[in-house]
Amino acid sequence: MSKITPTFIKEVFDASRVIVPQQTLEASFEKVATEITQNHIKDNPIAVCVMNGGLFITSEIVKRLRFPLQVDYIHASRYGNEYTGANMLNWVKTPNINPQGRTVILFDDILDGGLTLAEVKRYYEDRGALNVLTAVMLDKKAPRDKGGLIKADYAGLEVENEFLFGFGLDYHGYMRNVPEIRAVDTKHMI
Ligand SMILES: O=P(O)(O)OC[C@H]1O[C@H](OP(=O)(O)OP(=O)(O)O)[C@H](O)[C@@H]1O
Ligand code: HPA
Repeated sequence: MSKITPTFIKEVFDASRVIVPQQTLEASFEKVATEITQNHIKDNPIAVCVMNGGLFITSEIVKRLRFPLQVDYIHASRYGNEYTGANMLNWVKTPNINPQGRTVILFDDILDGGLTLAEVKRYYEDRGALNVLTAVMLDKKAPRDKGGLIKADYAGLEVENEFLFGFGLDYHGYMRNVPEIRAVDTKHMI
């Protein structure tokens, strides 16, 4: 039977520690939204949520952008329930809005090895987007994978190289709904 039960998840939560409290996250959303507004207020951009992790950060930033834009989503995943990402992205859902000639802003929870955003960015460039920008809630101080995006255009906060959950980031599919960023205790890296 799977060890990943609600009781076990509660144990993992109790042994974890807060890395970024809610208030700090909120301030970082304001900062990123202000920067995006300054740079893209006239661009009629498409704001693209990279599901699943990008769900919360997209909503937090987009509701702070008070200018015309469209929202779309894609679903691409490379980690599944593992701690290191596969070399290939698993595309679950491609976009709805045609990006030809458009400014596209990709929103994701974290830049880690960097392959996810590098590949999604290339996907949009190959389909004729005018300009593709990336925005992340967290920039992890982790070695980038070969071919990975080195730096996001907009990043809320820098974090150490630990396995994190909360605010969209999952531990075995759980705890995306935790309203702050926490680090998993190493004894639970199973
Ligand atoms: O920079 P990278 O090393 O590519 O890692 C970052 C990606 O990993 C996570 O997604 P994941 O593949 O776990 O799918 P999920 O969004 O459904 O959790 C996260 O949401 C980012 O999209
Ligand atoms: N936590 C959860 N999912 C992730 C992480 C992380 O630290 N890095 C890339 N995907």
